[in-house]
This record gives sequence, C-alpha cells and structure tokens, in this order.
Amino acid sequence: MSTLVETRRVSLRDLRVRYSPTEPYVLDGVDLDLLAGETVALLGASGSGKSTLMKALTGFAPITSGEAQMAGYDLTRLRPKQLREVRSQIGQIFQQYNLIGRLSVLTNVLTGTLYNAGPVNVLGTFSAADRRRALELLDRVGIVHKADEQARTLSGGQQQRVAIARALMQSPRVILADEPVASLDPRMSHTVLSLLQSIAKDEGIPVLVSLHVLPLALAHSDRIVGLRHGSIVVQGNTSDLDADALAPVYDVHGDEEM
Ligand SMILES: Nc1ncnc2c1ncn2[C@@H]1O[C@H](COP(=O)(O)OP(=O)(O)OP(=O)(O)O)[C@@H](O)[C@H]1O
Repeated sequence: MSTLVETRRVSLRDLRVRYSPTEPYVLDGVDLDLLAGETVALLGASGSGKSTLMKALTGFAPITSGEAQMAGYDLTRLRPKQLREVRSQIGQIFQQYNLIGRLSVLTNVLTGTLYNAGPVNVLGTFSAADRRRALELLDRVGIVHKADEQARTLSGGQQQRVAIARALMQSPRVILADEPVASLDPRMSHTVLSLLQSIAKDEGIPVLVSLHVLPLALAHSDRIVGLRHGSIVVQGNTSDLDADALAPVYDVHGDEEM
C-alpha cells in the first residue's frame, strides 16, 4: 500500500470484461480515473455496462484484460483474502437500500463495521465507540431522530440515508453508488445526491454514482462519464457538458434500450 492519495483513487486502463468467452465484451477498453474528493456520474442506456463496471471494481465481474487499480490494490491479481480487504474498503450504495428491515436504524448502521469484524462483532455486540460513531453518522445524514426505529418503517429516502451512514461506518476509501435514487422522488433524489457529493469532498474520497436522469447528473457531479455499448463515448467536467454534448450516450441505433 502506498500513499494516502493512491489509496483513495481508482484507475482503469483498457479494461475489458466479459462474462463468458463465447459472449461479446460487456466493457470494452475502458479508461477511467476516479480521484479523491470528486463525484463522477456514470451515464448510459440500459445494458451499456454501468452495473458491470461497478461489479468489476468489487470483484464480482471477471476482468478479462487491462489494468485496474482500486484503493491501492491491483484488481487483476487479487488473492481471496485481498478481495475481502478491498471490499471492506468500498462503500456500496444500492437502488433498494439493502437494509435489514426488522432491525433498528442504529443497528443497520453498525452492521457497516462487520466487514472488518472480529468474532465479537459478528455476534452482534458493538463497542460504545462504534455506537457513538454510528449516531454521529446518522446525525450527519439528517436522520438521528430515527435511530431506534425499525428500518422498514422509514421512507425510501430515509432508508437510503441510513444506507449511506452504514457505508460511511466502513470508513470507505471509495464509494460506489449503483442507481441510488432510481426509487426516489425528485426532491429526495436531489437530497441524496447532494449528500453523496458533499461526502466525497469532506471525506476526500471518490464517489462513482450511476444515474439514468441527465439533469440529476448535471446538478450533482464534478465529472460525467458516458458509457455506450461498454465503451466510454463522452467524458468531461460537468460544468463543460450539457444535454447536447451527452447525446451520443443515448443515441440509440444498436441493441440497447433507452
Ligand atoms: N452475470 C451476467 N452474466 C452474463 N451477462 C451479464 C451479466 N450481468 C450483466 N450481463 C450483460 O451485460 C450487459 C450490461 O449489463 P449491465 O447490467 O452492466 O448494464 P447497465 O448499464 O447497468 O444496465 P441497467 O441500466 O439496465 O441497469 C447486458 O447485456 C447484460 O445482459
């Protein structure tokens, strides 16, 4: 492991991924850097490879060739133990929040520590320091007043904020958010995305967020990357891009659906 900056960045060069040798490449020659403190929006039509890119970064999709550095690890040569280490350092946010509904909000946040847990934590006993930190994080995402409620009683936007607090509990070096607002109304989408962008800055870590709604990407990212058929067709600072510049991402003449 080298410098702090290198452990808080992602670097992909000519990345190729396919799920089977008889299938076409799902990611085909992706070059991408995610830098500490920046929020990068990943756009692309359905089937363009956004989730596969996230999965390749967490070792759930097979990297066929190319270079992939994540949080100081070479993803192309990971041993199983290192794979667990890498995953423990990636905060993942999903469309469906993935909370345990019958457990309290506070306990859900505390489960973020289980990635690095010893046997005591696996049994469900959390330290006073962890509980304090979990409450601080719930305060940070604006939902500490719900700490003792069952997670399933919360609205979608509230649950997603709990999921973000849970991810922060890991002290992640990178956050990957795969369509985190696809189930939320527009107002809550803005709240959650602006929270993620401020976390990237405050924690000094990269946040990669896949989105389907162009105005949300333009409003809540520092950089936008557009995937089409597994290749990056647009990439630039958000302030330099508009809907016209991003049209190639959605210009459907192939087999992708909008
Ligand atoms: N486990 C898998 N095995 C084989 N093919 C897969 C697998 N997962 C995804 N694919 C294929 O890879 C391609 C890209 O899928 P992916 O889910 O990465 O797209 P996406 O851009 O995230 O789409 P969406 O916006 O609909 O979630 C699709 O053709 C899909 O069928």
